[in-house]
Amino acid sequence: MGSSSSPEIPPYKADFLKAAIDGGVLKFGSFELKSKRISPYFFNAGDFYRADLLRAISTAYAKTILETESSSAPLEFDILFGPAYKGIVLASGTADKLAELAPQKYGKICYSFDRKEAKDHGEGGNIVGAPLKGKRILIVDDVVTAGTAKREAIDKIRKEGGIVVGILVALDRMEKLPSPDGDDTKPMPSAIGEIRKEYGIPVLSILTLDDIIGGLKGRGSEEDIKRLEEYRAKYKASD
Ligand SMILES: O=P(O)(O)OC[C@H]1O[C@H](OP(=O)(O)OP(=O)(O)O)[C@H](O)[C@@H]1O
Ligand SMILES: O=C(O)c1cc(=O)[nH]c(=O)[nH]1
Repeated sequence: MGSSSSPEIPPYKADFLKAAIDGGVLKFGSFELKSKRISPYFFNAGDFYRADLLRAISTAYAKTILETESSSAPLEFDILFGPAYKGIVLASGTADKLAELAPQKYGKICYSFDRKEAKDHGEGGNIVGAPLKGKRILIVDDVVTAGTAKREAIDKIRKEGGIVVGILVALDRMEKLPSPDGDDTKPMPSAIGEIRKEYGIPVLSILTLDDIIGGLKGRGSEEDIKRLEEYRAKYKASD
């Protein structure tokens, strides 16, 4: 891929896409998903373990948030919340990057995260970081697959008195939920769309599958692009 801009996606998204591909976080081939579908691409946020890659993803989350400021629906929040485990480093990295990019507004932005198992000694509880009570919370995580982890995070935050105002993920695969009868030819909504409807909150992403395909055009392998387009045609959500 070229160093930055793409005609289809803004430069910060193209930079993030390039970092994800070069760093081996976004891979092309044949991968089995949680849903058992065989996908021609896979995004593993657990592979953002190098400082330059962490910086790339934190910058992209931060810029996605900052971009909403000039939109009709700016994100306004007090705390970035990262669901354990992978969300922890993503939310804390994003807080650090926001403070660097927009110090006046975000110089003292807070973050917090949950423990997977409640701690029964010391300070106890299952939330670490900024107290959530009465605060507006933006959840930062890697991907939505079924939406289960996001629903659990929303429940935990609400139990602590926090107000979830949105979810930000790195990738929206734009794919439909599996049909209950297993017939994948039927139109079905996406997990992201269902969360938007159920909780009435925005769910934003740095990249979508459309962005990946657009960003690869003229740069990636023709064969990969064709397989991604076929996968999109087969599994695209109805919403
Ligand atoms: O259920 P969904 O909302 O669609 O999300 C799927 C989540 O599952 C995975 O995390 P997991 O809960 O397994 O925790 P981990 O970060 O410890 O891997 C993955 O990283 C997603 O965040
Ligand atoms: O659906 C999944 O299981 C899945 C897809 C993907 O791209 N990345 C991920 O971590 N999980």
